[in-house]
Amino acid sequence: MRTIDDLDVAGRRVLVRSDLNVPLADGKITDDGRIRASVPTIEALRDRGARVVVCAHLGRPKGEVKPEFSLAPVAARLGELLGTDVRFASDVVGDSARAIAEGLADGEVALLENLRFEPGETSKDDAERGAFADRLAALAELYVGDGFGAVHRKHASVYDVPQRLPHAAGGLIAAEVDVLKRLTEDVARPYVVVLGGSKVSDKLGVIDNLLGKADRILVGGGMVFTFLAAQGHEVGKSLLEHDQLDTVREYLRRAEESGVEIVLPVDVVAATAFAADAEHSVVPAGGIPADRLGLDIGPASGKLFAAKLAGAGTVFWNGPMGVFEMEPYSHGTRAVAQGLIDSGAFTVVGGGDSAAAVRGLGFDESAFSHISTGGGASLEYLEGKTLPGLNALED
Ligand SMILES: Nc1ncnc2c1ncn2[C@@H]1O[C@H](COP(=O)(O)OP(=O)(O)O)[C@@H](O)[C@H]1O
Ligand SMILES: O=C(OP(=O)(O)O)[C@H](O)COP(=O)(O)O
Repeated sequence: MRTIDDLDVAGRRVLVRSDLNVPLADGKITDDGRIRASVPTIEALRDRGARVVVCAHLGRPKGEVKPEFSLAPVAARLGELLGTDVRFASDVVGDSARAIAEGLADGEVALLENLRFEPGETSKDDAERGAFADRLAALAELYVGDGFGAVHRKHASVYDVPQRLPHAAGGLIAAEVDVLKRLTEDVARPYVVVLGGSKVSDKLGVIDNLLGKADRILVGGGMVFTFLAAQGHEVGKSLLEHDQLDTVREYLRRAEESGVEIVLPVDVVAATAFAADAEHSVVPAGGIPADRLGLDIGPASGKLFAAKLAGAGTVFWNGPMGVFEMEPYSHGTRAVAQGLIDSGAFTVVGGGDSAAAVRGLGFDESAFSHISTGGGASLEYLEGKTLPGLNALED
């Protein structure tokens, strides 16, 4: 992959695809880790006289303009971190974006509005995506891919634009790939993978591949209820992927056959509603009341997971164990974070929310070997899949 050192950027407009998908609460950024991680590449380009047009997504607005998904607060924070004004375009490829991109002076920075306000960005139709990519590419002369957290998405800004402009990988992508490569080459064993979070349909599939790689898989977060249901347990109103039940039964069968240990929680914090002040209690994992939903792994599970992490050689963790954003459901995530630290293993934490959880719960980032900005992206990289956003940069 070419790096930005291979591009002659001075005086030229460079479109940088960053991952600025940060958590927000009441319009305020609650963790700016991904913005911070994007700064060095933008700064390096500015230093070399580039006119930097940053593009990124926030959440999943599904091709519609939804003000609550605006990148405006991110533009302000990026400006603070860069110590310069970031010009914010009120559209993605419209009049505002064009005028701002064309008006940039050397070393200046602009941020486009949320790419996912445009249906072409995420379209599965090559022609629709391509037409949007043409308009995005027209804003710049060069392209730098730096949004590691989104490289597993075959989206216009990730996959199609680099096919239209001279391109290079930014420093963040290079650094992430460097560390993750280590987990595909010589993994110190036992290799333990911890999975949780809420993007269950996206991430259940990685278990298929992990069964051939990991020694032990700990399952928590929203992912766990499809496992419990597959074992015949009541999961109440918890997150559940009905159409994946057979697949999960198959995973459990194959795990047993191949000697891979799948560890499920033994207790769960079950609440009457998805709210911090909802009535909640610890119940056995096999007995979630029908009118409740599981929002965290329970204390016994926290201890169990920590014990299963002890003595590991390598740990990869993606997805919080519970709704850590609400204090009553944060304890499982805390226990697992501490378990990683105490394990003495080579530890990688991946994912926007997982990284935010680690920082938000007060852990020192340096206690982990690597904190990756990508959850799904890291998982798919570790599976050995071809990632569209990396593939496009290699050409
Ligand atoms: N039991 C659960 N039910 C609903 N949501 C959950 C549960 N456990 C964790 N979550 C949510 O999962 C989200 C993070 O999931 P995900 O995006 O997959 O992780 P990451 O960003 O680290 O890859 C968090 O916002 C958290 O509140
Ligand atoms: O938050 C992200 O991924 P992650 O939650 O797997 O870390 C990326 O910004 C990708 O977002 P997406 O999963 O909506 O495509």
